[in-house]
Amino acid sequence: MYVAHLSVTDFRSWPSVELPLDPGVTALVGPNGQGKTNLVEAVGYVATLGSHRVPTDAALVRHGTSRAVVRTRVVREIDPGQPRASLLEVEVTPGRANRARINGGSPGRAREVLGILRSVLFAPEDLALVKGDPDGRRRFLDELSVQLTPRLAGTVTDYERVLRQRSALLKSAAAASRSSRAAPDLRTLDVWDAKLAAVGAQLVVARRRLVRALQPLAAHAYEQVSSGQGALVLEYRASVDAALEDGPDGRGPRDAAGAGPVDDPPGQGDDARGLDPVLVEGRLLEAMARLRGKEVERGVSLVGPHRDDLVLTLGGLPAKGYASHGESWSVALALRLASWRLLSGPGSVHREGVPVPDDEEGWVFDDRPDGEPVLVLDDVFAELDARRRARLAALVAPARQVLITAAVAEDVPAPLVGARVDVRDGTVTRAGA
Ligand SMILES: Nc1ncnc2c1ncn2[C@@H]1O[C@H](COP(=O)(O)OP(=O)(O)OP(=O)(O)O)[C@@H](O)[C@H]1O
Repeated sequence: MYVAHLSVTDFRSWPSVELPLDPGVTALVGPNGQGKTNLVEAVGYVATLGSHRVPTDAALVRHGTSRAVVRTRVVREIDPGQPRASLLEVEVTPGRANRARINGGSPGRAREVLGILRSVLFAPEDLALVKGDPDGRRRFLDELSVQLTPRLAGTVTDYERVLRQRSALLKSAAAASRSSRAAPDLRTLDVWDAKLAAVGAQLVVARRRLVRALQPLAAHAYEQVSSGQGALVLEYRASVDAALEDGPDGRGPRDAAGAGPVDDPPGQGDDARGLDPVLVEGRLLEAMARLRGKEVERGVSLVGPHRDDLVLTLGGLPAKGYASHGESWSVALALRLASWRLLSGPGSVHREGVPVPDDEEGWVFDDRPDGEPVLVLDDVFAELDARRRARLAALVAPARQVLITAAVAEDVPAPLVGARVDVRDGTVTRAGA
């Protein structure tokens, strides 16, 4: 698929702009601060309903205005030679529910656009995937899961809501016990435990399946960009496993029903228990029951997908804290390349030679053979050394559509020379136009 037209109104620094685009490579070139990233951020927003730079929408709306609109015309060739265009329009109004319109229809929930335009964006901020806190890695997994299975967007929001409510209840219980005020009725907590376990289990399983599928693609991509210095391993580390690691009697892990120690160690993303939502739900309930006293004392939810992490190791050592700056870049890049290849679908040429677990049921590849996401490389070439630049350029040159931002044209490596758009002084001009 590719974006044939981008149009924004009051998005970031842009009062209004119209940008026609072609498949293949387009470089947006212009001095710092001219709004190049703002344009590719708009493309990413329509794909994911999120920004790679800010966690909330307020900064996306042009200063002094109250509503931004992003429109994209997305072309997909579902049957060879028969392109089909979809017009997607998303209205961003901070403090209110965002709205979306598809093909000029009546406005609906923003979530309805998810899954139509797919994009994978690689930017300097991605270094935080390796060096930063677990929440960035969790967001990475959830955003990718939602692109594969758009209905998970509802699961993610439900989970956040349940967690907020449950944590508020725990907090007031903790405050009451400290001030010897009347404690809230903890029977309500049972209800929230059940909700958190049910929704949380869906998230944990979705993330584990994703990590399992990403592993071979990420390891392969890492080898390609780094010339094979140590293997990259991804492991989903669930807080529920850590919570149940020691049975109350110290005899080791117990099964979901609390029936006693089991043989296989927890934390293995691949075991049947980790991928079965019913079993994960049971384990979450058991962990919450076990941690009840601590949770009430501290006033926080100690177990669930909000406490999980994606652990990245390189040659057996955790990438966070051990990997060099260049290695960390390569790991971040490998994660994005792997995402792009995974979203491209099982039949994609970009996946050739890399076996992915045969477990993609329920993931949406309905737009094959043209499901390849738009690849966005925001300001990355200036950050990479010459060798990594050349490797990355060779890997992405055959992509259906690549949007690149760069301060100077010389930063864009030769294999990626394509269309060029100059961005400066509030205007966009196609070079040669
Ligand atoms: N909500 C907003 N309202 C108005 N202006 C904004 C808003 N958000 C960002 N800007 C402005 O947009 C500009 C930054 O745009 P952007 O990040 O796209 O630049 P860029 O061309 O990619 O630059 P660089 O090459 O330095 O990465 C800044 O001048 C900033 O003040």
